[in-house]
Amino acid sequence: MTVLQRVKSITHRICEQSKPTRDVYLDHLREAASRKPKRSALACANLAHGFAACSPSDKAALAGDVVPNLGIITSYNDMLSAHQPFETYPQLIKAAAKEAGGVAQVAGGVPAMCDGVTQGQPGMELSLFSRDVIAMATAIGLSHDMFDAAVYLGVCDKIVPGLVIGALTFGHLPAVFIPAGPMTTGLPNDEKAKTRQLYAEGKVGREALLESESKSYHGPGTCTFYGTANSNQMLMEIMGLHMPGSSFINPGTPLRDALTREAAKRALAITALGNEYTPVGEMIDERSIVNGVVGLHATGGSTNHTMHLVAMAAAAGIKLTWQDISDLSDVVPLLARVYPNGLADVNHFHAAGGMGYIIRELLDGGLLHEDVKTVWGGGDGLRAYTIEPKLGENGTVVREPVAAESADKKVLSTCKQPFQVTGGLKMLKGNLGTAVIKTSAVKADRHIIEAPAIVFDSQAALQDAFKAGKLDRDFVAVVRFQGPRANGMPELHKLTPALGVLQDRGHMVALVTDGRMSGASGKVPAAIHVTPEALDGGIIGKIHDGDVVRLDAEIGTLDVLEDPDVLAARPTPEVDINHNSYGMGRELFAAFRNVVGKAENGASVFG
Ligand SMILES: O=C(O)C(=O)C[C@H](O)[C@H](O)COP(=O)(O)O
Ligand code: SF4
Repeated sequence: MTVLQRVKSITHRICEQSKPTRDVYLDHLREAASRKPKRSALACANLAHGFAACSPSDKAALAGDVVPNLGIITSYNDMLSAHQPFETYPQLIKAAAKEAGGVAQVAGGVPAMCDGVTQGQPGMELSLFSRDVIAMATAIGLSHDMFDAAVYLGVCDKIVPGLVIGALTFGHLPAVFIPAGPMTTGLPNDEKAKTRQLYAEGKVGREALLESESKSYHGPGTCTFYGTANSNQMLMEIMGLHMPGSSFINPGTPLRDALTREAAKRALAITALGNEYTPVGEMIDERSIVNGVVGLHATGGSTNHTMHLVAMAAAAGIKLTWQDISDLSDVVPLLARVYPNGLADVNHFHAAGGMGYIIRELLDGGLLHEDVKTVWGGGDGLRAYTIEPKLGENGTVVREPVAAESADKKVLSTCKQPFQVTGGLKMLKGNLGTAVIKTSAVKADRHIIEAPAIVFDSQAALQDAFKAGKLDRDFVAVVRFQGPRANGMPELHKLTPALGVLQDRGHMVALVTDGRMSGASGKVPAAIHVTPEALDGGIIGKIHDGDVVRLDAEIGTLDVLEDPDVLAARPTPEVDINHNSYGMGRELFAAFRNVVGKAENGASVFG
């Protein structure tokens, strides 16, 4: 079977397993698409409220049934360097809409949490739940039913997935995603990581650490490592939700603004009022989802997307499983080396050929569905994205075919000579249940770890043990009661410096947890998202200090090598997790912790 046949076979399987839910979803979408313009279903009083604060010309336009109205869902705030540039986007979008003969209104804002600010802090326990809050907030904005299309302003970790879930819930509306772009390159990410390890060893002080961090994170735009935020940009591009070439253009540049204006105009061109109606819920189908998974593997994207993609697909009635993701990993090569999978950052990635190169290489390698619908339209499907965007005259965007060769073969490779013959993510199975590991960032001699367990009920306990010098040995750190129901499944990325120091000292170390890691986590082998979680009675909760745990990322297994009957007979320990239920707003998320689904089903609160 060729790789294309394999990809098509997996896609067919996804279509089959999705059919019942996808058919219902599409029926609901077509029912919702009944009126055009959408506001014509509103009564006069509703409509008057909807345009009361508009300019006289916009009021006149919206009073009629001809002019399309564009809803803006924005996640602007000053907390995320990646979202700060969105402050000025609504004005840019409204002006572009006017030029295109339409109207644009901010339909609503959504919250956006910075995982960098909350990493290792109590706030991180709200992070995963914030994805579904963002989807709900998106629905609140669009529920005014004033809009014929929407543009979604978002970049970071949980925000884009939440916006996609919201957009697909309003699948009858065309959707264009508008990014803000990466910050310019500062202190290289590997130098930042080295200073963190020196700090963890007490070899440098807080002043040196803060100076290093501030040189790395130094301005507006997305952090430059290839974590979840930049994986989001890759997904929006390869799933056809961005204008071609949008992902990695720096903020505050004329080309960035040109792409934003162009996105607003394109959204207005694909409403039901025109002749290119492109409802996002029909545009995003099983092939688009598979294209997203292929892109994730080929670029070594974030482990968080093993949950977010499952949740996003479900919002369109599509059932994506970890088995599908794992099977695609077996046929998709790793084509990019961007930190933590290498030394380059996303600016280097873009300069080497970026998304246009990746999409072209994967299309030519028979690994992507080419004949998919995109917001760009036209008959070229995804081939239209094998371009490089440039600034044209009068603030327009021109697109040139992407260069034939990678401009930096240490950053972007080919399907014929990939960095790794399989994808960056691997599913693990065994008597601990199922888990995920990011192999693209782990050296080959660390893909198999078998060592005694040391069990922790919090990341702080592990950090304390490290500081007390108790961890200088080969061991598997088992950090449990970090699952969605226990405490919202935080990222445990703060453990990376300590575990990295131990690994650099030559110890064979690994992490096993029912929690998450950051997409920026890297070199230490980590089996994460272990399902079932400890609070659900999972075996991870029954591991004792000294039990031998074996993680094998080569064959995809995760086991505790103890007598199964002994393990099964062990009671789930009584661990006091009450401290997770209050403080920093956690009081407000008890309902989420009670209803949230399993990690392998996307850890969603929507059932
Ligand atoms: O990619 C993801 O999933 C992330 O969550 C990345 C977070 O934003 C990191 O926490 C920020 O990186 P650090 O500065 O190393 O903490
Ligand atoms: S990439 Fe992560 S750390 Fe950077 S702004 Fe986004 S959420 Fe914050």
